[in-house]
Amino acid sequence: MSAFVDVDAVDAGYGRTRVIEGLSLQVGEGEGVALVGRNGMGKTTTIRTILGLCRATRGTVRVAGRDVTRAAPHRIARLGVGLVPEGRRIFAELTVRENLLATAANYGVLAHPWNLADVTTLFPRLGDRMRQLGSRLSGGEQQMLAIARALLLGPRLLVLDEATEGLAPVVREEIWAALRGLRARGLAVLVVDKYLHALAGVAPRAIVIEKGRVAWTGATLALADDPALHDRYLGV
Ligand SMILES: Nc1ncnc2c1ncn2[C@@H]1O[C@H](COP(=O)(O)OP(=O)(O)OP(=O)(O)O)[C@@H](O)[C@H]1O
Repeated sequence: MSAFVDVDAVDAGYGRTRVIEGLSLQVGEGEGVALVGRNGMGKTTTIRTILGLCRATRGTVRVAGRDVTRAAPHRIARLGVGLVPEGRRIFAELTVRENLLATAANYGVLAHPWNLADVTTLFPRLGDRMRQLGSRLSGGEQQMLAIARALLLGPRLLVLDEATEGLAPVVREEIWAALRGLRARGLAVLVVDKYLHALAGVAPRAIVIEKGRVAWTGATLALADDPALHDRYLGV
């Protein structure tokens, strides 16, 4: 499997604070990878560095075979990386439909780009709420909208920071089912979340980040099912 994302020995942080240090990871074409670790260990910073929202001060970031270490975020997005950010960042004053159309493109140059009908098939609730304002949506609907918006950019890799944070169990399951469907269609997924069993269905390989470094990588299910491993890397 060739790497769609290749992070090689990267340092990055905020101002003089180095948050990730000598971090290396890969996400293959079509692969599902879970990024896990305790709070504040550097998961969001890792994602921000891949997307060019945080600058690597050392090492190299490659996306789709290109060196993007110093590339602007919009250039990286155009290589086919779609972000579903923490907090969702829905435009509150726009309708669902406007939210979806405001940013639509086909950056990943997919043979069959996503359209409005496709995303409403994936999330029928969005289809029912096309004329509602973003501010009127529930948390789960906002997350569906954020995923749909990212899909309309035609990504080859979907990156989700806190995929199901704060959502009711039934809504979480809808999100996981949709993500499993996306994987089955060949989309690569890099996902941060804490529900390991659900994650395993979308992201069979897990990468544990500890103090800005990769502390462990292996099967997500192994991490979920082995109490010692779980306590070592994720226990509080
Ligand atoms: N904008 C910022 N400026 C300065 N420090 C920051 C900033 N954002 C995050 N940090 C610090 O960087 C460290 C790693 O944060 P990061 O958000 O990457 O961790 P995380 O693993 O995603 O954690 P969480 O699960 O809590 O979101 C933390 O110590 C945090 O306080």
